[in-house]
Amino acid sequence: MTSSTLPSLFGDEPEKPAASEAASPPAVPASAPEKALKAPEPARPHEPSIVDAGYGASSIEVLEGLEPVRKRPGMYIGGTDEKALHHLFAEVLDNAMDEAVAGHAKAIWVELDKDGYLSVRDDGRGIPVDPHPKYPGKSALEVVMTMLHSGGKFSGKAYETSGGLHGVGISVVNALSEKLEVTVWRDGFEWRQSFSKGHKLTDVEQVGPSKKKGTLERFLPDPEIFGAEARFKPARLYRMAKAKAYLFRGVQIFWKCAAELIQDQTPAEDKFYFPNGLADYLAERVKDTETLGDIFSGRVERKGEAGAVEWAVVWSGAGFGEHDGFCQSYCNTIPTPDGGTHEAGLRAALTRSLKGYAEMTGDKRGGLITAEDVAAYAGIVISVFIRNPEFQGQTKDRLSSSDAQRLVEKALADPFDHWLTSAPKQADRILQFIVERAEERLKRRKDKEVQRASATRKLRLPGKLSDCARQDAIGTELFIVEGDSAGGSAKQGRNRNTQAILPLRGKILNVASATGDKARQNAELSDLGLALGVQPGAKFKDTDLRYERIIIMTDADVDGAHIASLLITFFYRTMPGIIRNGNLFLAMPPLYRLSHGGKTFYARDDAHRAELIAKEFKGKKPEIGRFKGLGEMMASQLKETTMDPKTRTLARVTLPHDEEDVQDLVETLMGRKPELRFRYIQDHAEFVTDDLDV
Ligand SMILES: Nc1ncnc2c1ncn2[C@@H]1O[C@H](COP(=O)(O)OP(=O)(O)OP(=O)(O)O)[C@@H](O)[C@H]1O
Ligand SMILES: [Mg+2]
Ligand SMILES: [Mg+2]
Repeated sequence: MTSSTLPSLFGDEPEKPAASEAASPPAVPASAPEKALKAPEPARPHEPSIVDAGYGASSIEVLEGLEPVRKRPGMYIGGTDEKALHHLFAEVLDNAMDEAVAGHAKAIWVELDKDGYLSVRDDGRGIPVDPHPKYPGKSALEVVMTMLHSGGKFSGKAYETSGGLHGVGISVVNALSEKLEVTVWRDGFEWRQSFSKGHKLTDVEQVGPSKKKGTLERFLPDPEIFGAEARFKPARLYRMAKAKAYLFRGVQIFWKCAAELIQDQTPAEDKFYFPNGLADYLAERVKDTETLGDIFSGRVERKGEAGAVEWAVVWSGAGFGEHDGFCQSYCNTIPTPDGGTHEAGLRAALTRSLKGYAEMTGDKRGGLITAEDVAAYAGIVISVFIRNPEFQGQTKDRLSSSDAQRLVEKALADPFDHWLTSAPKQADRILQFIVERAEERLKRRKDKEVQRASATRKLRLPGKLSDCARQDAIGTELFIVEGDSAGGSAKQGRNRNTQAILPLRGKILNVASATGDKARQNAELSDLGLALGVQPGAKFKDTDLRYERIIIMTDADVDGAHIASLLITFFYRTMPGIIRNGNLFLAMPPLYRLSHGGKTFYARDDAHRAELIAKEFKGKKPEIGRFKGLGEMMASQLKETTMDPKTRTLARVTLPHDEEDVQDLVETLMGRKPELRFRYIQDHAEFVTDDLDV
């Protein structure tokens, strides 16, 4: 049983399911009993549920024979849509192919009749018709057609490498067909048996003597399952049949279709025979592509044991249409769209040989090449035939047999070495191209690393950034703190989740005081920009900003004001967008601590102190302490007075509307008189008491 309907040999997408069946979940087969599929009416509260009452041993059903297939077709063919419908063809065709790959069939005939019946015939051994030893009164043919998990591919005796695995394929097709007739030519006779919806209509009958051999299945999919409008699509069947022929060069597939069913370019009759197998396919596929050399193709059979590998590989500097590269892989003619061990083996072999070739020709850069570089611009088709393939999961989409990797790697090694050395010009061109891809990849990785490092830049910043945990800018704050000791208190007093701390050394800032250009040149200050995530000048983008607020937190004294003004100037000169957008703030640490009789208040400045004494202490004489700097405050004090959004005061830095006033501002800030700057900040700060976020 294979679940992948569409061989991707032609690189086309599965057709869209017909509108009537496109609905998901898949349409409920009309034959399924209503009660099993409808949700029970919700029971009213406190009333015993009818459903519960009826749920006993007798509710547990065991589906027998082919019933489960008709009841849950999705489990066997992936749905009831057009893809699932065509999967019926894949099952029957796979069985015929298995017979061909086993060396017993040379030809397969596919025919779609105008009444919608699809026939697949092969000239293989014919399904055995003699009585089955385990099921008296039943022929092997009947067993195979009506019982799940019956087949000749479990032991590897009748078939060495088969696409069939589970012994369900043909029985599923039978279950889902309104009518199915099998004809077997075998042992000098023609035999026939017919079925409907999985039930036999007749016993196996001997029709008459015949010298032919092989099997013919002629069936009509059941409209009860697939819908009254469901029809096989000639173009799709044609593609599937053709794709199979490429995969096994020992088979001829004859195609025939009732002309009245064809609405496109699909021929009514055709013959598929590709003596060069995959090489033919790849040549057809890349006929309009400029390639870097010839197709490297071959076929190797494992000596002594069952197993074979066939491949075709070509490189193109410009890629293949939509894709830079592609890889189509098959195991026992079953497509494996998710790749697996056979693909890995092929990539490993190609890579090793290319590296070896580079070494031999003295190109040291060969060491850079990885399998990804080799495959990135390659068109690859690979097909393996192995015994007992293991697939990952139910779907046969990915091959996991480690055996396949070894087989492929070994098979390709010598042929590829030879191919490279026998046409050195071509080999050099391919190697050169792949080496360039490797160098590009390394460069991209380096760029990325630099980007990542500059995003945090913990160690290279002036001082040390303690970032906040939240990745998103929204609700986050960066405190730019004067000095390491203040930085320490701030780190303890912060909310780790949303508040980041960047201590700066005053000395660095002084360097910036001369001119804006110098500031920009100052490597450490531009590091600050990198910590913020933004770039200075024209490249500034406010969406890059890593924090919602940037808060300058300096001592509440003249020096602190100086540093703050330098920083404001720096931002104004290099990234004014931060100020314009209102992202820049000044923290307002207190200058005084006033306490009396268990009450404590903090005052920003002298005026504030006087105000508090009058208002809060009503003429009493509170104890007054003066903070010499932020670093002197205990972390909890710093948090309460300056950092905690619930209790702090922030001043937003704004720009005057007038351009001239802006010049004044800059002059004031940059001027030689520190008092002026301090005053300016005091005057122009827009106080924000916020308990917005966090
Ligand atoms: N065209 C054929 N010629 C000879 N034997 C066949 C043919 N088709 C089916 N059989 C026999 O019938 C068995 C059952 O086929 P079926 O498709 O149900 O299962 P399978 O091919 O073994 O596994 P899978 O479920 O993976 O397809 C096969 O194993 C094979 O022995
Ligand atoms: Mg099968
Ligand atoms: Mg079966």
